[in-house]
Formats: sequence, structure tokens, C-alpha cells
Amino acid sequence: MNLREKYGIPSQAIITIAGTVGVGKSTLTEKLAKALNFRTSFEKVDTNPYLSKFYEDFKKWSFHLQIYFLAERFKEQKRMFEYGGGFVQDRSIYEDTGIFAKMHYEKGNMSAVDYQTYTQLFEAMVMTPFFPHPDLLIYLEGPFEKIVERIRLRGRPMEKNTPVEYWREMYDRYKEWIDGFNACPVLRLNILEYDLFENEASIEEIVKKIAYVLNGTKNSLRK
Ligand SMILES: Nc1ncnc2c1ncn2[C@@H]1O[C@H](COP(=O)(O)OP(=O)(O)O)[C@@H](O)[C@H]1O
Ligand SMILES: Nc1ncnc2c1ncn2[C@H]1C[C@H](O)[C@@H](COP(=O)(O)O)O1
Repeated sequence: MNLREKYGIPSQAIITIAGTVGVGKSTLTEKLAKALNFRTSFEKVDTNPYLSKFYEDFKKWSFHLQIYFLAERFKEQKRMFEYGGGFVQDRSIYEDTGIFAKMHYEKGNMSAVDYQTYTQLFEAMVMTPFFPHPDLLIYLEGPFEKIVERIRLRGRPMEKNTPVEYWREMYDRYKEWIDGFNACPVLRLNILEYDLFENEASIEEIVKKIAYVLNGTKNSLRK
């Protein structure tokens, strides 16, 4: 019996993992999907044609990048629902608008008209009764210094060359965003409270917590 069956997690569930850059979303996506025998939906960083250009010139590329991410995530969303669920997703579509687009607009990197175009497109695509929300959003949080250290150790040059103030601002925005998030149930996990590399049993503890939250919302899951 795998952990999904042991803890009664529906095979059609869609679990999305949210949190600031470097906090550990991809790592948890990989390990959780393996434990639950679910498929994964990853953000593709290496093949993104705008990302490194964006880090070099936020003003020039913000709008292009947001449109690209929106299209990619919408395609992934469609793929997950076409399979009938059973996915762990690395980053939610809600963070694109709630964190990144908003932040770059407010910093003056995206014009008002571009931001409005983007927001209207997002709302038309996502904020409708026709767009099914995930069954659960796992929010990863932890100390800022630890997260910045993880970004440094992971070593993507575009991120390593970005001033620490950028990560601080994003970190603070995430805290405010999650407190107001209500599109689906949320499980908050502190990264100091589990270690997926050193302690194999950590993942079972996380699955237990997922089951606890999902069981309270069982009736809303797809049959
Ligand atoms: N539980 C953990 N303990 C130690 N290092 C971790 C842990 N989770 C992630 N990392 C490391 O932190 C870095 C960022 O993790 P990653 O999963 O890529 O974050 P994200 O997808 O949120 O940007 C990677 O180098 C990864 O190996
Ligand atoms: N919507 C986005 N706008 C700008 N940058 C974004 C967006 N979504 C992801 N990113 C960046 C942040 C990181 O550099 C990479 C991958 O994110 P990660 O949190 O490491 O999975 O893409």
C-alpha cells in the first residue's frame, strides 16, 4: 500500500506547491509525487526564452515574461485536468498575478496599460467558474536567510546576480499574499520542520498533514 492509499488521499487530487523562489517547491514536488504515485507538473526554467533576459532588464521583458508564464501554466492546468488529476504542481498560477506581475507593476517595471491587459487576460482565463481550482495549495515558508542561502547554493547565475533586496521584497509580499489567499484550502509547512534529504520519514509526516486538510474538504473533491 502506498502512502496515498494509506492516508486516503483521492487519486484525482491536484496539489499545488507555492512559495518564494528557492524555498524548496521543486524538491517537495518531486518527493511528494513519488510518495503519492502522482504525476508532476514542473515550471520549466531552462527552456524559458524570456527568463534570463528578464533578470537583465526587468522593464523591457516583464510583460513578455508574464504572458509567457500565463500561457505555460494554463497549458499545464489543462493537461492536469485532461488526465483527471493525480498531480503535484510546482508553483500555482495564482502567484504569477498575486506576486510577480503585481510586484513588477508596482516597481514601475510594467506600464499601467500592460498590467491592465495582463490582469484582464488572467481574470478571463482563470477567475471564472469554468476554471477548476486545485484541491490543496501547500505553502512553504521559512527564514529569509535560509531561503537566500538555498538560492545561492542552487547557483542559477541570473538569480545569484540579483540583489538581495529583490528577494526580500518578494519574501515580504508572499507573507501578505498567503494571508489573503482563499481560492482553495491551504496547508502551511515550515521548511525548518522537515528535511527531505536527511530524513526519509519526513514525507510521510507531510502526507499525513495533507490528508488531514483534504479530509475536511472531501466533499469538494472530484468523484
Ligand atoms: N529540505 C531541503 N533541505 C535542504 N536543501 C533543500 C531542501 N529543499 C530544497 N533544498 C535545496 O534548495 C534549493 C532550492 O530548492 P528548489 O526545490 O529548487 O526550490 P524552488 O523550486 O522553491 O525554487 C535547491 O538547491 C535544493 O536542493
Ligand atoms: N510569473 C513570474 N514572473 C517572473 N519571474 C517568475 C515568475 N514565475 C517564476 N519566475 C521565476 C523565478 C525564478 O527565477 C524562476 C523559477 O522559480 P522557482 O521559484 O525557482 O521555481 O522563475
